[in-house]
Amino acid sequence: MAKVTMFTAARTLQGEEVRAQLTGEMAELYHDLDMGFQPVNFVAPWLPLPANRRRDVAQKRLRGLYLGIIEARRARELEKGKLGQAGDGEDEEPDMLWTLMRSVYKDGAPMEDGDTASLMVALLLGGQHSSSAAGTWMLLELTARVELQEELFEEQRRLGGEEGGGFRPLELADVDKMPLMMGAVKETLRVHSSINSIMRRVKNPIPVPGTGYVIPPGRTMLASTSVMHMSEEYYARPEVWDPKRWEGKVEEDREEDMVDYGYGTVNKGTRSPYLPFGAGRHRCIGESFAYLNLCTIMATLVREFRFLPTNEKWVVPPTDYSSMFAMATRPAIVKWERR
Ligand code: HEM
Repeated sequence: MAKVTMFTAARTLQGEEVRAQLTGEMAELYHDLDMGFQPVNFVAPWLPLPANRRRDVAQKRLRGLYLGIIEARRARELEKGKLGQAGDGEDEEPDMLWTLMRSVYKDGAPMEDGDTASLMVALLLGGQHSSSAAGTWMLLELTARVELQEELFEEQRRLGGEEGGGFRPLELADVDKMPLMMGAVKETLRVHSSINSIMRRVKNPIPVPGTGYVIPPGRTMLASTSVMHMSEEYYARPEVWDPKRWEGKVEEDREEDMVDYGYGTVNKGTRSPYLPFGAGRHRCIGESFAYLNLCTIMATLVREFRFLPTNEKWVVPPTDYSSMFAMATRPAIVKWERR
């Protein structure tokens, strides 16, 4: 799953050139980066722990990959006599890397290649780890419910089934036409929020209502979205993974909740008890892409395969909380057969 989500995010968000250079080994390097998100690292990220050493090696390798691509692009532009010209790279497929390569800092100085490469690593990490964890959890929950896989398969047949048994390729608009699949993605993000702790540094004193306490500036506050996701106040039988609880539920955007932080109008999301993508100023920028990516990947898998427990004692594995991303404990193994 890590490979699938990384390759799709790389191709769609970062372009063909980046995708061509990513191998399965790179997915393992991203896993090493994930494992560097230990809670202790928010206090002392420099600790000489084995996980931190692996994290730093992975960061260097991935950064090197992007630096290599930047260098190759510069060489191509030099050959065309366009390096540093206003239109450099404009005859190539536009992507995030070209955009960053042409960006300038606030003082007008060109962005440094090392910073560009590090940002590209971070962006792919942002798009990859949480989707990979969510896809894995969904596959595991579906393995425990083979009959639901058949319902999802039927939904796909109604949506794009062709005579003779095949399917037409998925299109962008199809995502809105697979409510059960969307419910399964939403439910997975509720029960298995990959980012379940959100932290903020206090900038101004915060009085705690109804008490004499004031939280002073400089402290770090942590909110766990999973507490709300597992609350009976908001969800009936919250511990049960049930995609059908989302049937017919549409969350309307209220005007007073809409805000523009400088990249288009978004819902602050602070009123909702459903917060897998966070809320407020730092709410996830990749939410729509994540739904699109996960629905497409899972629809493709359901169309082609059936997932089965490996033996009678098989259960959905417990959560591995050793990093800040709540992933399934490895090895999480399922059996598959082609339809
Ligand atoms: C299932 C998939 C995903 C989940 C569950 C998820 C979750 C989150 C959460 C909870 C936050 C807020 C963190 C905070 O408030 O401190 C966040 C922020 C962010 N996410 Fe995602 N995300 C997902 C996919 C993506 C994708 C696909 C991208 C890239 C296209 C992305 C890019 C980002 C970025 C750049 C931020 C930081 C925003 C900021 O600090 O202003 N995420 N994500």
